[in-house]
Amino acid sequence: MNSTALEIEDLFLFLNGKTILQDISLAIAQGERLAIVGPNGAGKTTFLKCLLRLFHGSGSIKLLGRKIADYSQKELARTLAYVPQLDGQSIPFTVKEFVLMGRYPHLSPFSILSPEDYRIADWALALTGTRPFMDRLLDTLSAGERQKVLIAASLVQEGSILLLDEPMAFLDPRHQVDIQCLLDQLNREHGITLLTVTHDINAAIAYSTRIIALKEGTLVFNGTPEAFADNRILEIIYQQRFLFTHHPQTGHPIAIAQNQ
Ligand SMILES: Nc1ncnc2c1ncn2[C@@H]1O[C@H](COP(=O)(O)OP(=O)(O)OP(=O)(O)O)[C@@H](O)[C@H]1O
Repeated sequence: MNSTALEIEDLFLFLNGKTILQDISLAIAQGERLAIVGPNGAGKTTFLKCLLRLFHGSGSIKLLGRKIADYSQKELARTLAYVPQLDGQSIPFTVKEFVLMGRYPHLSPFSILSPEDYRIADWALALTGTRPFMDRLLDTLSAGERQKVLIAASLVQEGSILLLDEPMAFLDPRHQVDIQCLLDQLNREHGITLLTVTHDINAAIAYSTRIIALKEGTLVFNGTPEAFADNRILEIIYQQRFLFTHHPQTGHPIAIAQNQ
């Protein structure tokens, strides 16, 4: 399996008279694990939102060979699932209710949830370790617990492509490893394509098959994690030099920001 999941050509986006994304062309194969990095305000979240049709730029975006404009909203949600950044917004539902809502792209109008919908929700709750608190209100959960529920809700959409916006931001080290293992499993065993926005460049290096970097809305790097772990690249992206060592278990490069 190596056909194209997403093909983006000449993507430009202007908002309120400002250029947010410019001249982005990129193809992402099915099964890839793509990390999207770059400084604050570079356009990473906005890029994901263009793929989700929440913003409409110029240029062309094709999903599994078809223009995203030609997808119905439900078809799009059955293919692309999104785990947004945590924003502290109140969500007045229990975990189980919220995860079941993720099944909406599979329901027809006025249809009720089927045993299959409950089975899939239960699978996602178990996989993300959120089953023990499935009857709690989301508003009562810690940020890390809530993050895992957002991932569970995206999984029940059963999309083949998962977009994640800083999924580790509020997780302690143990839960970061748990979620990385879960994403690894989804990618290896279920062939799910992963696009992850992250500020953790070492996680990007360790867990991705490819990294892209945005800076001021422009694609400034598109290559392997090994090529990315280089001060000639990192200085362009972050205006910051790094020292390098290697992970003692995996041998992956580790970048440590150098004191100025
Ligand atoms: N609706 C909007 N109207 C105007 N400008 C916007 C809008 N949404 C985002 N922007 C601007 O677009 C730019 C890119 O924002 P975006 O959130 O995509 O950056 P990011 O790379 O995800 O940043 P961060 O790492 O800080 O989360 C920012 O300058 C932001 O202020």
